[in-house]
Amino acid sequence: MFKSLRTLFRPELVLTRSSSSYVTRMRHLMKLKEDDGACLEALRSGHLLLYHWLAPLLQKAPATASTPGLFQLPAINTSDFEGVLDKLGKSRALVNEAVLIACTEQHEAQFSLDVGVLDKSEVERLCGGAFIDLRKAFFLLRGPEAPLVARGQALLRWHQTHGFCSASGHPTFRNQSGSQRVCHSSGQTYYPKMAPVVITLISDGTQCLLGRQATFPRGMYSALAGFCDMGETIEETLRREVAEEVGLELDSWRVSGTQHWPFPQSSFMVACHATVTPGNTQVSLNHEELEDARWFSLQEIEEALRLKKPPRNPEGETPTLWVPPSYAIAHQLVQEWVQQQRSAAR
Ligand SMILES: NC(=O)c1ccc[n+]([C@@H]2O[C@H](COP(=O)([O-])OP(=O)(O)OC[C@H]3O[C@@H](n4cnc5c(N)ncnc54)[C@H](O)[C@@H]3O)[C@@H](O)[C@H]2O)c1
Ligand SMILES: [Mg+2]
Repeated sequence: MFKSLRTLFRPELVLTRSSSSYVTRMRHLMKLKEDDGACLEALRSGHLLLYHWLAPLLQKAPATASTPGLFQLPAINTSDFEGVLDKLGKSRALVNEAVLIACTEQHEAQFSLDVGVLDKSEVERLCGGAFIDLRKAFFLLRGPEAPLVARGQALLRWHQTHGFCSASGHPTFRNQSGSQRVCHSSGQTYYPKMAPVVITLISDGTQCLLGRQATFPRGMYSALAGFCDMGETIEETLRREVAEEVGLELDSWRVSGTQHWPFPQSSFMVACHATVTPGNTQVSLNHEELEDARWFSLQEIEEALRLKKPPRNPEGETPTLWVPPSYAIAHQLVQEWVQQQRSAAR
């Protein structure tokens, strides 16, 4: 069993430490991104996050009274994993396919590696843990591990889907860190991309509007989201998406935060709170985009937030409302709205 990454990587501490330690760490990371030799050397003494066809390896965290049933990311030293490869009779060269995702405060580099070519259960047995679908993993991890595992998966996915140049059709080649791919025929350099998405929680002052797509799990509702069209500003996307999906004209809006989201192919989420006037709440649903959109009371939202994991919601029974996991920025918007409602009521 390997020790938890949580003991090695605690970015929240960065905020309380001197900025110089942050600057040194970022400069170190920058060098590893750009210098193949330095990156390869860092890989030898670094840690690996393992994925099997993009599902991350998780292990059970020691249970505490307040956090039963949580999982953590095992921190696997490169050399230990080479030992695992030896036991499986596989080439150690697989380790060189790891991509750089972060480094600890002790400047130990962290990489993600997809071991889909290996037998899943054998790796689970030898490394201690289970490969779990990323959407499920978001309900099981807490703190900085969720964004780290998302970043690792997103970068692996980008490499898996950008093996060829869209100009020449020839293969592209990655640098050691995985921060870019180059086509030697066209000379084109490709960098990992995120698609900008605006997500918004609309309030009429006492209720908030949530919607669901037909593909969502039963009972799950989320804030309204939409991809930016080419050339649009955040405000233009926000107004257009709300008009398209639920036929409402917004009264006001403000940006609340941002987040990288690894689905469907890496989105850059810009989260907003928006309002409509109380007389302008009649939803006109675009059924091509959403299966349902409804106004929810504070009490309904508070009950949904109390659920720590998705309810069972069997077919044929009225589903219980639940919202995306705490890491999702939709969840944060909903929580902020509840806080606003509570402080407005005081
Ligand atoms: N992190 C969160 O809290 C959270 C919550 C809700 C949605 N999301 C994400 O927001 C994303 C966008 O929401 P949506 O599905 O309602 O968007 P949307 O309303 O723009 O509709 C999706 C459709 O837009 C089109 N589209 C345009 N540009 C696209 C692009 N770059 N990539 C993929 N499709 C594109 C496709 O036809 C797609 O079917 C979703 O993929 C979802 O993963 C995140
Ligand atoms: Mg949408």
